[in-house]
Amino acid sequence: MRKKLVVGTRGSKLALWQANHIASRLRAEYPGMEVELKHIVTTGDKIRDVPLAKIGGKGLFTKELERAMLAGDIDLAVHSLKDMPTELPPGLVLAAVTERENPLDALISPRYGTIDNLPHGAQVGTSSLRRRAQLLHYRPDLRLHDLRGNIDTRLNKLAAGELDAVVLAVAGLRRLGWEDKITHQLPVSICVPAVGQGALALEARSDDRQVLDILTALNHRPTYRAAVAERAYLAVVEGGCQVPVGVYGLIQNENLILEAVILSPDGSRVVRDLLEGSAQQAAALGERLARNMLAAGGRDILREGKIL
Ligand SMILES: NCc1[nH]cc(CCC(=O)O)c1CC(=O)O
Repeated sequence: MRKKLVVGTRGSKLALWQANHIASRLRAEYPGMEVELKHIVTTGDKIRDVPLAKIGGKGLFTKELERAMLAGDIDLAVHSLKDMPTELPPGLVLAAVTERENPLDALISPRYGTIDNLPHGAQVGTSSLRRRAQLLHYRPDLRLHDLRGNIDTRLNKLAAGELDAVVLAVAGLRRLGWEDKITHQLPVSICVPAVGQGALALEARSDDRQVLDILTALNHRPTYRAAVAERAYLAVVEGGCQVPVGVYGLIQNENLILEAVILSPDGSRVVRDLLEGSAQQAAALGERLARNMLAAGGRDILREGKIL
């Protein structure tokens, strides 16, 4: 057993909450082991004023952590699973996925409450193309605004009255203690979550047997399998977290229900589909659903959005 583990994390409040959560779970599982956090600044943290979709590139929030891991400065990295690219650099693996909490997106609108209650032309803030496209598909009259910065900054813009509503992940709000601000949890029928939303990913070196063994204690098998299906889907569709694609896998015993949506950025065109099968074939199911949807118009939609 290792005497000490160094956990790499970004310095944002959410990232620190997540890394501390993992560190305390590791300390509880392995009482004799010292667990230390190390903060690492990523490109995504440095560039704060540009819409994420414009910066482009995958792994904005993970690259520097991965470099530190390969250099041996840290033993594992904690990420929001949804921020993790589907392709990892050689030498690194997705060692474990924690139990997913609420995967949904949340509307926060102190004045209007629900999405149906927002007035015509209401001003809504969100950072993701996926949310923007789905909100516009459901309510084409809404005015969407790009909203960057950490969760507190985004909530402040709402409080300042610049916006009528913001949309954020339930999971992140919960972790930071803002759950009571949520006025409407958007069902999957309105807003399909991002790949991996609500789960934490533990990344480690593929040749570090000891660390991989240690991390299996934190792995939640159903969530891991759902993640495999969702990530296989996204790998075929070739999107990072910044394409208008939502995919959500629900595991019940040995059964997997995988649901996904591909939209044009303005939400006017949409392909939506669902597959059910054995959880043991999670990756194959994800790939099949992706190929079906690309053939059913998804490819044209993505090409038109100049994303393929
Ligand atoms: N892209 C930022 C990000 N990465 C993970 C979360 C929240 C936790 C999660 O979705 O698992 C958030 C904030 C948000 O989307 O509201």
